[in-house]
Amino acid sequence: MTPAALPAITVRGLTKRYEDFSIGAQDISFDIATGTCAALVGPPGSGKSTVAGILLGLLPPTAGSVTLAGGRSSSAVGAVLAPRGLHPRRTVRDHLRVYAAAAGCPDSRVRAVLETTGLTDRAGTVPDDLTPGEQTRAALATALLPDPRLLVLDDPVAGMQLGELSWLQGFLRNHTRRGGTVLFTAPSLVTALPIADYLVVLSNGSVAYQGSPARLRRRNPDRLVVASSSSIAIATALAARGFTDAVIRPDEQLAVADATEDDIVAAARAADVRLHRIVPDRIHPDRVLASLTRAAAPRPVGPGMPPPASLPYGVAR
Ligand SMILES: Nc1ncnc2c1ncn2[C@@H]1O[C@H](COP(=O)(O)OP(=O)(O)OP(=O)(O)O)[C@@H](O)[C@H]1O
Repeated sequence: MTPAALPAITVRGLTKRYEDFSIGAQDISFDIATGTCAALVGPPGSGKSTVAGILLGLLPPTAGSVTLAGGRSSSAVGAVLAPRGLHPRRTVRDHLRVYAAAAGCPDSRVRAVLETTGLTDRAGTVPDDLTPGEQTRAALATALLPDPRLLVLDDPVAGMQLGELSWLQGFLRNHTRRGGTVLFTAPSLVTALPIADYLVVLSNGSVAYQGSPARLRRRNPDRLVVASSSSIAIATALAARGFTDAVIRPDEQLAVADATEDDIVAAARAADVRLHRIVPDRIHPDRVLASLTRAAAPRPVGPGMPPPASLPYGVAR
């Protein structure tokens, strides 16, 4: 494999047990291809910060390995952590100058990253007078000083206004277009989906899903919910027409993916079934995340207790 074809991040069998026996990560494996904007998504306590901390070399893993194709130097990896680590009494510009000097970057980089992050007008401001979104941008500006190719960002969306979000999206897209790679954490799919082109969903320290947002969407499609005199008869008639993704819900209504309303009406007519109503059921991303994470196995709580053998939702490739 050529260096460019190597994954920017390779994680294998990563496990982290804290001293109090909490499990931060449980046999996590994934690859993030170079040029990808990947999201590590999961509810609070699912292990995002643990994985990010190990990735950055801030935490030792109990088992497993992390390989960063470009190494871990600050010129190779730029990190934005929570809290953002801004000096309370320094202006943004002075903060950046201190870090630029430490990293051996010329003063021109300070001006460049202020401009990139849209903070030129706020350069004379101290952190307390910045909005949370501006604080994140200031932390990102710090990480960008040595122009690293890999960015690891802990919840960059938190506290950002709508305009800042579209800026962030554009910035990250541009970074990956230039051959850079991004791994960011997010507590919800709603915030991750507009930005990420690869997802690793964590649940209780294990991978509940990994793959493209499109494949996750295909696995959780919007449906039309059909109330009729016979769900089974319509399902059979739809299947005969090639629409096989229909499920009978607990309330006996039929939930159909792919088929249009016209297809359902035609199937009902052919099956001689009376239709009562057809209502769209759009799947909200938070519902998808809840379904991926709600059945997570309980954690071991004491010394010597074995970790759970497997979770109900395996890694889907
Ligand atoms: N220093 C620590 N000592 C003991 N347990 C910890 C420590 N850090 C994290 N944990 C535990 O590890 C698990 C994963 O936590 P982690 O902070 O990695 O999750 P997270 O998804 O980043 O959560 P959040 O979104 O709230 O930051 C949790 O059960 C947490 O209580």
